[in-house]
Amino acid sequence: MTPLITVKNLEVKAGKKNLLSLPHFEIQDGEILGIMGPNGAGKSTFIKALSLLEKPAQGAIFFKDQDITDDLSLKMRRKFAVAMQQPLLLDTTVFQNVSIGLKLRNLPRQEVKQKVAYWLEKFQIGHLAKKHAAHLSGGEAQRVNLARAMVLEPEVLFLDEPFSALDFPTKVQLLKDIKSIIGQTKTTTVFVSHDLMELRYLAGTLAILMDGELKQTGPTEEVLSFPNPSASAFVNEWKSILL
Ligand SMILES: Nc1ncnc2c1ncn2[C@@H]1O[C@H](COP(=O)(O)OP(=O)(O)OP(=O)(O)O)[C@@H](O)[C@H]1O
Repeated sequence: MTPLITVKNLEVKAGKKNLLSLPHFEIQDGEILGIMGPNGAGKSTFIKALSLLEKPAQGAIFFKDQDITDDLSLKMRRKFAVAMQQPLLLDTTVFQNVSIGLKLRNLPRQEVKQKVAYWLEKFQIGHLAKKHAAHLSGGEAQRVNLARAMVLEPEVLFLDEPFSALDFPTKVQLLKDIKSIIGQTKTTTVFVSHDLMELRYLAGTLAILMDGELKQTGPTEEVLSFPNPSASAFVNEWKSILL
């Protein structure tokens, strides 16, 4: 089957510095891919490049069979939704924050209302619809952020450390909810995290990114049990604390 995303000879640079090098990489439809690596490894760059937010210096990104590397069309960008660690919410209500993307797509008012109500309930924040974003807790704000991404029904959901700023109980509850939601929608997801606990819980596939290169990719438990020589020091450090 054709992968949902194929990356070929991709290089992202800042000046002469190589931030990311991906000779060949595939993401399958419905896959939940975790990306783990040390600070500065290129994880955010990976998300920005694959979601077309950052233009590569060279190489190509395919969506199914279509080369989308230079596709700046809204049609293509709208296949992807990105949620970052810090939810950059608009200075308005929760409802408005979650509805804005649909309004920009010119959906009929009634449909916007229905979809937003559905996703607020899914993320258990229906009761916060009229609350101002500035008055939300960190966990509530991240739920709004995720509802705002999922309401767009993306083909690929990119999550850049969405849980890292949350306290443990809040994180655990949100992890359970997002796992159940992604399980239902079967949304292909790329999930960057520093936290092996989160990655083991969510990601079926784990990629270890270091120095802008993927050192190992495979089923999560396999990568953790049998890290290859270039990934083992990093993986084993984590395992020594957690497993
Ligand atoms: N625009 C830029 N210009 C120069 N260097 C950059 C630029 N953007 C990122 N970098 C550098 O590229 C490297 C990768 O950055 P990136 O943010 O992708 O790493 P990361 O793995 O997400 O890090 P962290 O875990 O700390 O968030 C870092 O060394 C960073 O300083």
